[in-house]
Amino acid sequence: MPPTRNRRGDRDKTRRPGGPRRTGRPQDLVRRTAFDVIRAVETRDAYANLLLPSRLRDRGLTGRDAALATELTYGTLRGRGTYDAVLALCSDRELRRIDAPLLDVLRLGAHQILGTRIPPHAAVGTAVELARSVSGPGQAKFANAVLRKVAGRDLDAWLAIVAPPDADTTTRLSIAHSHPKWIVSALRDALGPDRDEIDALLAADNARPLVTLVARPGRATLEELYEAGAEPAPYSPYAAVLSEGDPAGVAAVRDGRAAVQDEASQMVALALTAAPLDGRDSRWADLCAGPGGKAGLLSALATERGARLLASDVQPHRAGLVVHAVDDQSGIIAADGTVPAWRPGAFDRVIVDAPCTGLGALRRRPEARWRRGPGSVAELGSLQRKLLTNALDSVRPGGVVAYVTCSPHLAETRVVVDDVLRARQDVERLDSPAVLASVAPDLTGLGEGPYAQFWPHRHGTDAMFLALLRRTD
Ligand SMILES: C[S@@+](CC[C@H](N)C(=O)[O-])C[C@H]1O[C@@H](n2cnc3c(N)ncnc32)[C@H](O)[C@@H]1O
Repeated sequence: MPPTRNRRGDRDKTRRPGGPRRTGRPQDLVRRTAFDVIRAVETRDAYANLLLPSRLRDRGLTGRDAALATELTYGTLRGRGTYDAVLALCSDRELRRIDAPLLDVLRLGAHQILGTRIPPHAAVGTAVELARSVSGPGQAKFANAVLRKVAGRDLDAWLAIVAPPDADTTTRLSIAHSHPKWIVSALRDALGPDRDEIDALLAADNARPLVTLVARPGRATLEELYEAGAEPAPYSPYAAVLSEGDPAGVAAVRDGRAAVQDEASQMVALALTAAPLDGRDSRWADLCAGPGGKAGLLSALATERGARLLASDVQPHRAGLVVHAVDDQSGIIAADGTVPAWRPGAFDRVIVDAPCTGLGALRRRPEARWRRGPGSVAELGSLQRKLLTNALDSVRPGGVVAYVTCSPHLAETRVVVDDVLRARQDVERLDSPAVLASVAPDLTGLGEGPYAQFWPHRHGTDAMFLALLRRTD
């Protein structure tokens, strides 16, 4: 089930003179902030993880208030599928006939009642107040009636009703874990023979991810990160986990010598550099580099090994962000990775971290699951094939390509690679799990090979996919 149960944190001691006026009790501003971000996600496709920090800052919310606003925003967005199923049973109006802002208030109320430790009467009371200020007194009465019914049962009791054991599996999982049905089906397919792990995977998607840092080699050390409160991470030799605190409080992160980077993202970049190579090994390229997570690590390793990284992205502003991640030895250009901007075979190692549905990073982007539909997989497929084709044309014979997605969807991963390779005889598949294990001997559970698939419920990482491919001639 989506909600992560959180401690109540409703004191507000930080009033900023320039911020919006508080309306009565301080926790109103916390809920109002969560509501405003949820509405912005809905109405103008805002990203909660980008918008929320600035809203918190503008309104002077810090400490426990900021934590509560974050939990309410993320929990409501994540849990929408479950909460809508409950609300539908508690409302005498069909959900699609409820005004969108009021429906978001009800979702926020349902999350407080069913997904937090806030006492139900307080959760109902504050949500009704919010409904009054958003939609007027008449709608507040309606919200009160609905939410009092929601508060009549706890989450487990509701789940027994809205996702009963005898419902068909996809529907039950979809409601119980608040994922659209098409994503449940796609993830089950991607798990293949391990499809009975689907419950654990969906639950992991709803858990708050730990913050993983990367100490960029030659620029920061793990010791520095440990001194700042981080702890060892299981796989990447450059990773440390920050369980508490703000990464921006870590000096090396502030200086750009370290950064926040998921451990699977580190590992796929490291795998590219660990794949055995005969001959020249001095020209590396990242065809989809923005905002620079993998490029930052590759650039530092390239410099250590006397190689040079060219980081490229089709969007100039995303290519611009890479400047903050890479060192001075690296080149940065804005270029379409489907069209060669260099001579064929120019590089020894190339990574293509293709644009994808992001189904592997649902933990970090709570709204993403509701934003895309199955059609987006097909739309991206053609771009992914072109990028991989150009990446293969861009490495010399003997050179290595890493095809990476932050999605485990088969149509974005092995199907893309298999399709592209079917059309050419000059590529061999490397054993990606074995190359990854050469970097991190404890790293298992990536599949049979030759491709490697990370999983949140197994590895505590994003569900990142890796295919390592070598040009043979
Ligand atoms: C998954 S993101 C890359 C993340 C990045 N590698 C990192 O680790 O931070 C995909 C990137 O591909 C870029 N992109 C999309 N279409 C492209 C194209 N035709 N050529 C090059 N880059 C493209 C997007 O702008 C986006 O920055």
